Amino acid sequence: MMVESVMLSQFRNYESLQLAFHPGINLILGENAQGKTNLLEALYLCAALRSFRTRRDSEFIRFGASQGYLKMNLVTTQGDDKNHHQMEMMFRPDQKKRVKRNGISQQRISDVMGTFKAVLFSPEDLKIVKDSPSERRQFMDSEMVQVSPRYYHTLLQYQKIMKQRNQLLKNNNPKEEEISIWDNQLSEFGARLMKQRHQFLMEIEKWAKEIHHSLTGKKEELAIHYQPGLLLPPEWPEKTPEELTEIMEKLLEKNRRADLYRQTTGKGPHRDDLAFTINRMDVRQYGSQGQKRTVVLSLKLAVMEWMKEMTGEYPVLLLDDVTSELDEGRQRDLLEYLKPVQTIITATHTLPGMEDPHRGRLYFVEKGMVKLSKEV
Ligand SMILES: Nc1ncnc2c1ncn2[C@@H]1O[C@H](COP(=O)(O)OP(=O)(O)OP(=O)(O)O)[C@@H](O)[C@H]1O
Repeated sequence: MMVESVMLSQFRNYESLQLAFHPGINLILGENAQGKTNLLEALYLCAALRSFRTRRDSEFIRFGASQGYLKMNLVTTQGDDKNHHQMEMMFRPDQKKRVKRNGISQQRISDVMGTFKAVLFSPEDLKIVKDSPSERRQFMDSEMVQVSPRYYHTLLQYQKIMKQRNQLLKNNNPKEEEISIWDNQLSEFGARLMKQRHQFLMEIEKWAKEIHHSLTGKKEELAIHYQPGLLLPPEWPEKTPEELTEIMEKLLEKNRRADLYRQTTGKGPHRDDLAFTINRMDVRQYGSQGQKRTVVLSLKLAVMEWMKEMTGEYPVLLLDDVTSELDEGRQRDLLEYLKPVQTIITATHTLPGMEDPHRGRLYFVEKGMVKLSKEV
């Protein structure tokens, strides 16, 4: 997968920008607050259909402008076939963003999801290890929805049903039969969600272990532990979705009194969490800043490998201001590792190895204007 070009008009601090990308490393250099992250945000929007910084689409519109616009041309490769696609987004104040794919307006996000696939690693991602379980669920969801429309559908259904169940719990004296109808549906989608998350984590753990091992000079053994948001028997991963549905339904019934009291659904995959261990030590609790950062980098690179396995091609990698945290040796190793992947990196300083003219291209950003350096 490759981004060929992007065009921005009245997007964040860009009045107008037209930029072509190199298939290798694209290093975007600039001082603070010049527009480096804004550019990555535009690219990421085309993959996740939402920003990693805000939920309000109106923030994308340049101050003082009446609307914002972005267009991306990308190419996907399947065997010997290359396919060109175009994504467009229009932003107006107080309106939902309008999305077009290949010139055709798209009503449903699920129809465009997955056209462009990208993995982003930004300093904010440290939250995955440091902050609350919702960050870790968000990590699973945002990576999985890009590749699996089935997962996206399951997640939306689960959230919808839970909202309705919670609504009912808030009523005065809701009928038991009514609650059990929602329990049945919630369990069906909850079981699917847990199965799919478990599968995803097993697959990325395989890659993350290997990557983390090599990033730490073979000193650290990383493991990922899925912690479902309800108490399941240890052998639950071997259960069929139907058996798991039954188990979850029984647990919901057992918790009904507490749910009625709290007027909300207390247990289920909406409470899932993940634990990361290094040599059996819980990184969330005891890991150093550097260890946490390396865990997230290993996770993100693992997701990239997982997407390659699932779809047959690498996603585009977006690295926002994270290379300066690595020493020169690690920066070199990382660029070497990323050879087959189109990568767009923002940084304040150049990276070692970028002297190689086949490696990529250097750009300079200043006040929302991008100057292209000679091919480096
Ligand atoms: N809607 C908007 N209209 C105009 N300017 C905006 C808008 N949103 C953000 N900005 C401006 O964009 C700039 C920040 O750009 P960005 O976050 O891309 O910085 P950066 O180059 O990544 O800097 P750093 O290295 O500090 O992370 C700020 O000056 C901010 O005021």
